[in-house]
Amino acid sequence: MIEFKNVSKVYPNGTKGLNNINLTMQKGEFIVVVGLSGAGKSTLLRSVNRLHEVSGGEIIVNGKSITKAKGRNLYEIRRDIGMIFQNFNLVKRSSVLRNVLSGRVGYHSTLRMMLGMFPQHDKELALKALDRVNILEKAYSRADELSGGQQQRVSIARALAQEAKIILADEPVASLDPLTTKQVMDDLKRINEELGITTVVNLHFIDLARQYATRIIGLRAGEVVFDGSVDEATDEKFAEIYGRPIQDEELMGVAK
Ligand SMILES: Nc1ncnc2c1ncn2[C@@H]1O[C@H](COP(=O)(O)OP(=O)(O)OP(=O)(O)O)[C@@H](O)[C@H]1O
Repeated sequence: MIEFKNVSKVYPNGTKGLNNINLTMQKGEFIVVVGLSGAGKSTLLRSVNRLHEVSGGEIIVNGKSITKAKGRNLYEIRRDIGMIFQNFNLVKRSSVLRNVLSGRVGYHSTLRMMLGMFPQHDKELALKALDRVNILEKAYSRADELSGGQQQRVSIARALAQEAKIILADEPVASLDPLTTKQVMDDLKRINEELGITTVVNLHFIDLARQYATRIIGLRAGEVVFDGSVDEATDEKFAEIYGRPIQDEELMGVAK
């Protein structure tokens, strides 16, 4: 469970990223966060694992305040949170397996990791994770030999190998074509359903949000302006979130 309590974020230049956010995200939800560019979606997502420090309020992850956590406590809370980025964040010259194994670094000593000494158990977890996203046969390929969609699946496998309880995905399909987008979103959804991993995804395509979410949160100017089910997220509601009617480029048109 993730709780935002009166969370605000002001950037050093004075820009308000988030303004008094109060939200509770339950275990197992598949939440899609929508809003115009600059609405605060990335700031919201990245504040959960403290990639961004909030300026006010508190974020509680599985009962522990990540806002107040230090040292080992912070490390342990972060270990439960997997991050998926638009640009995949892989070590391109390393093998796929090596990239997935990097999800295990939080469980071992720095020295052991520098020497690349991953226990057999970790390798089994990593291979299982690759199998779950259907790219087991790529385990020994170099990451940069894979297509964009396959690279994103490697990053999902890395979060699985990390045994993350929460996955935060910041525009995970923004660099992908429609077919690959569907495959990656299907992977995220399947993992969410099969493993009960709480999943929060920032998306800017409205139809994708409706197709995959169990709950949609709409942001505008750093504030929550919509929080409801897919059924409630009508075109009119989206127009309210965006402050204007929906435009064609906000629909991806992915086939079901
Ligand atoms: N490092 C930063 N310094 C100053 N202002 C920032 C910084 N990062 C984001 N902002 C501002 O904070 C607000 C929210 O940005 P954020 O990136 O969270 O929006 P977003 O909804 O994710 O947008 P996009 O869809 O374009 O990524 C915007 O006004 C943005 O310009």
